[in-house]
Amino acid sequence: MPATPVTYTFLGPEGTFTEAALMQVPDAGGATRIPASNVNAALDMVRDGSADAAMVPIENSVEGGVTATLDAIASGQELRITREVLVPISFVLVARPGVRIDDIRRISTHGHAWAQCRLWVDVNIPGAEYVAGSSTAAAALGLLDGDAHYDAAICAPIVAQEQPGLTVLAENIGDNPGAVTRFILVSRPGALPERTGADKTTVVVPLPEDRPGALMEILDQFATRGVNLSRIESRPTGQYLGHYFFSIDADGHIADARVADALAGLHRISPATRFLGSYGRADAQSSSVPQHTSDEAFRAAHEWVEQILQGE
Ligand SMILES: O=C(O)C(=O)Cc1ccccc1
Repeated sequence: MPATPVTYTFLGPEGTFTEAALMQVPDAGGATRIPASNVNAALDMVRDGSADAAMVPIENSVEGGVTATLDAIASGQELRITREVLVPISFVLVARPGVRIDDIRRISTHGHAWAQCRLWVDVNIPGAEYVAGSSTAAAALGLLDGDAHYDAAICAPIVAQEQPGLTVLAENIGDNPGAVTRFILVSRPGALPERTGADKTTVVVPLPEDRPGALMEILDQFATRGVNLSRIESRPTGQYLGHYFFSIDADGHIADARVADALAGLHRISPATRFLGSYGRADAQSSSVPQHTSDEAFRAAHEWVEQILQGE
């Protein structure tokens, strides 16, 4: 039976780094791809069924978490991360033909791109003002509108290559040449990706209130089971001042006994804990598992308790 065609959405328009991430998904090239104007719109298309999966940015090696994504997947109808993709990032400065660097007063781009080019801008275009853009490509294409209220944009090299109306004024303007952004592919809940042996699990844990040591207890669930964390960020829930959740990436798959046991512990401490997915690591690097937290050690321990309960 032929596989059902998949419709993807992504933070658009065409030419974003997010589109480059989507194109790393094996079947995306031949699939229907619908650009969304922001992360929330992309995730809502998955929630309402108009797309099967959304590619969105989640974390950058220079600027940290993409808060719009962390917040949007932490609440609302549940979603699952099924894949992660890493994209090396390089930025160019573009403007309409005839504009020189000395003419530039206002620059638009995505907030994460601005944060990664700030030092270059300070040195080369001192005093330039930032105009927030919904994505790098949206900022660049906006220059082609007659009424753009900025003079230049920071975007991926591919946007300028494909738009004769834009010229590149400077290349490789990122402050950190090794910058990498991590993107996630998000679907509605369904069968989990198979365990690969080099996996990651993402959870959202609301911090229980008025409970001294709650964060320590949460971290302890991972530590005592030998589960390494690769990202932990606190975000305000937005409900009222001082109410936070933690967004956490842990090494391993929920099918690994130590991860399942840690997640069960989180659920006891914070029952509104949300499982966001177990999926293969983009770098395929497996982490070492201490013998006493291996699946076999958990199996033997449960069997031992069971035998005692059976009166053996
Ligand atoms: O705006 C884009 O092109 C995106 O895909 C978001 C983004 C912005 C800056 C760095 C990485 C991803």
